[in-house]
Amino acid sequence: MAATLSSPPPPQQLQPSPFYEIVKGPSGLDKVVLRGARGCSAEVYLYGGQVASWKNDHGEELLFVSTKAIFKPPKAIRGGIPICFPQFGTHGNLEQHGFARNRLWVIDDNPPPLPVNPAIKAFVDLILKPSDEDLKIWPHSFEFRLRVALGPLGDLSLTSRIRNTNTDGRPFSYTFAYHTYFSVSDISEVRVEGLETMDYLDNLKGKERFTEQGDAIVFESEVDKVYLSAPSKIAIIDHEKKRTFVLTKEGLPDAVVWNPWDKKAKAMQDFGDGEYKHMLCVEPAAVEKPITLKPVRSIDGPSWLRFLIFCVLYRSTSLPLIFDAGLAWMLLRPFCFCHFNSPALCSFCEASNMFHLSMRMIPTGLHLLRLQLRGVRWRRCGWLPQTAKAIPAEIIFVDP
Ligand SMILES: O=P(O)(O)OC[C@H]1O[C@@H](O)[C@H](O)[C@@H](O)[C@@H]1O
Repeated sequence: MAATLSSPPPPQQLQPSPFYEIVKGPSGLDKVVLRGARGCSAEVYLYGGQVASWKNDHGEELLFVSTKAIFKPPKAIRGGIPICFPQFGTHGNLEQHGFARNRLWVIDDNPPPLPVNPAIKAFVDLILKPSDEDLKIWPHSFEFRLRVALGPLGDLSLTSRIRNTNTDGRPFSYTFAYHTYFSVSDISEVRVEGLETMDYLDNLKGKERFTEQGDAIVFESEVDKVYLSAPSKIAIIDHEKKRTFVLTKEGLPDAVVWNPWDKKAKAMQDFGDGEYKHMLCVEPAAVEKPITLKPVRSIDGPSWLRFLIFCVLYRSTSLPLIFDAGLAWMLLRPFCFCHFNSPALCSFCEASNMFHLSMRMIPTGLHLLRLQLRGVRWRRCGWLPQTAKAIPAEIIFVDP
């Protein structure tokens, strides 16, 4: 067997924390309530490790959750931010979107350190490990750590760190998505900017590859597209509610855009017939190229010793230092030091095993004439009223 067998987590003794409280949600499911500065809040279910609420300082809900959502296994909660792992959609042999979204996660009281903004006080760490049943359908041992945090300005961020804990040295591959459901006033009033001219796979046309037009994306019918190598910032502009969601992703190359529209909405048991008008999924993802993760091993005493002896012997042959460096690289290559602290590709385990998503809601209005974000420049401001465009002054919002 490739992976270490483990039993489902024992019922957790939930401890009170100064950063969050644990309350019961529908069907008695435990949820963690994070309270940020100025009255912002977020709710995370242990079932699925799923964020199901994100409210701004006016108490307005920013995520969509269906009124028909079923809060009972094996169904994933329809809305919020389901975690699709170890498979996105039907890109593999597992159930659609993998099993992480309908498993019970536990609170991780002792997570490995993660560089954080000291201003972030409200956060919770969850962890998912496979049960014996999971190992039968996906024979790989892993640890999936998720941190959900509320920033000082009410921004929501999710950081995922995945470790391959296979004991037999086998790597594994997976696809992934933060299946984020945004709440919007009316889908016909929404446009998505940042995905213009991108290549995409159209799930409604047998995953065929197309190139998006130069205009921002608007919605008039069902959409189910995987944008490839999408920029790290994407904006969802809701004209009617006068608000813009700015989504920043790291470590995840793709972005899925999904709205089921009327026919599919009617076919879904856990989704209201007209609810497609009030939601839009924009999902940071890794779909086209599965991520391969080697097992993480720490360097043990004997390995270090072997390495040192080898280096000394090698040096004694007086070969140039550059060869030593090459040798060190080859010897250390199987061991990963990355400790999941960087979304960048790790040169040892050759994978990015940390995915970060942060979302900010900023009000859009006449005062905001042009939005300039790092990495994405908004050349078009067609969404601004004519009068606003005529005002000569320019206020630029630069994301720090
Ligand atoms: O009904 P599910 O399993 O939650 O999936 C909803 C949708 O999720 C999207 O991410 C997929 O691109 C769609 O193809 C899918 O229909």
